[in-house]
Amino acid sequence: MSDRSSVPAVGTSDRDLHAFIAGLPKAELHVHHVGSASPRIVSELAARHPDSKVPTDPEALADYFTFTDFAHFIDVYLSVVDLIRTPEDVRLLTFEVARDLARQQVRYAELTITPFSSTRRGIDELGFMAAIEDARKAAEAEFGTVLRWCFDIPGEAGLESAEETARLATDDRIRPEGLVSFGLGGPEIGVPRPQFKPYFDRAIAAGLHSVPHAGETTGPQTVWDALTELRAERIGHGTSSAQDPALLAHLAEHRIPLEVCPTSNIATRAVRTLDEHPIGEFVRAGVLVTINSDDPPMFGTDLNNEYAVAARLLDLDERGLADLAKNAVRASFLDAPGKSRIEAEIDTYTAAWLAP
Ligand SMILES: O=C(O)c1cccc(C(=O)CC[C@H]2O[C@@H](n3cnc4c(=O)[nH]cnc43)[C@H](O)[C@@H]2O)c1
Ligand SMILES: [Zn+2]
Repeated sequence: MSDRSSVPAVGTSDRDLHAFIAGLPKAELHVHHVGSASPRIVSELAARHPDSKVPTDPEALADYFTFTDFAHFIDVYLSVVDLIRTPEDVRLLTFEVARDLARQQVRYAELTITPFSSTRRGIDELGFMAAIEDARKAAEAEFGTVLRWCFDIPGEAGLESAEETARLATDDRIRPEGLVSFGLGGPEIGVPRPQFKPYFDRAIAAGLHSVPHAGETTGPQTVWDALTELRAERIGHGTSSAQDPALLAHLAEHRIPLEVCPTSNIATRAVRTLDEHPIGEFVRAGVLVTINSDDPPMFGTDLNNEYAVAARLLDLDERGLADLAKNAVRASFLDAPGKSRIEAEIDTYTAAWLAP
């Protein structure tokens, strides 16, 4: 825990709350593999592959990572995907992402990976799986951070990408040990969810959890489709659910968590300003909210900052933040002993912080 001797003893200053968040044990449920590449990793990969349009200078990256809309974000995202060309690139990226998570006291993370984007660019599928698994085990041994995978379909790439992702996720000779869930990402406009039902059915039959993105850039019907057609157990973003009181009631009643990523929604211009973010409406409707970072360096954020944003939008103190962290643990696909261990750690940390 950091030294708090110079801050007021009564009430909670912003600085105090940030220090509390920095040490709070956390779970991250919605964070993309390539979208987590730090400026240092992106520039290292860009220097390795000088034919790319991605800047090698970390400072120029901040401009490059300023998006006009969601489509522009996806263009830039794919230019970074283009930098990952070998299993060694995949291993480096994965291990460094784990290091960044561990620095933020993330004990458990479900990382969304898009294997189709790598295999279609020529990375050998078994080499890819070996690289992520090797990084996962090394990260757990070195940092104590447990990683699990969500394989997502890049929906706009069509049913070919759905078929390939389902194959990689369900073939026992290929699927990695750390895989726990199956997702759907990319643009939503013009990419209806119901067409992916057969692929989700296969993934669910193979024991994977269903966690599609929905309602990030389209209306509440997309969230309903994710629930009814794709049997979603959690919803990625779900932002537009706020437009449909019946949907909010359904999410609350069935305990379907939303993976909320506030800064992402501003960066991709899905929501105009943070003050207009519907997270408060979700909480007031009784929906289980988790806080996540999505593509942190691309959006100039990290998970700690997202908790600070949530504290401001929801007017939370330390206990409220600890509850938010526990929501993520409970909504995760970690086993019961693992959940209990992190929840107990959150309680111990919070009690020690608040002790007189
Ligand atoms: O890999 C390709 O060749 C390809 C071709 C056509 C379309 C796509 C995609 O749409 C890839 C989307 C990519 O974006 C990832 N991502 C990261 N953050 C978000 C988000 O907030 N919402 C939706 N998708 C996101 C997603 O995981 C895919 O990897 C690819
Ligand atoms: Zn996402």
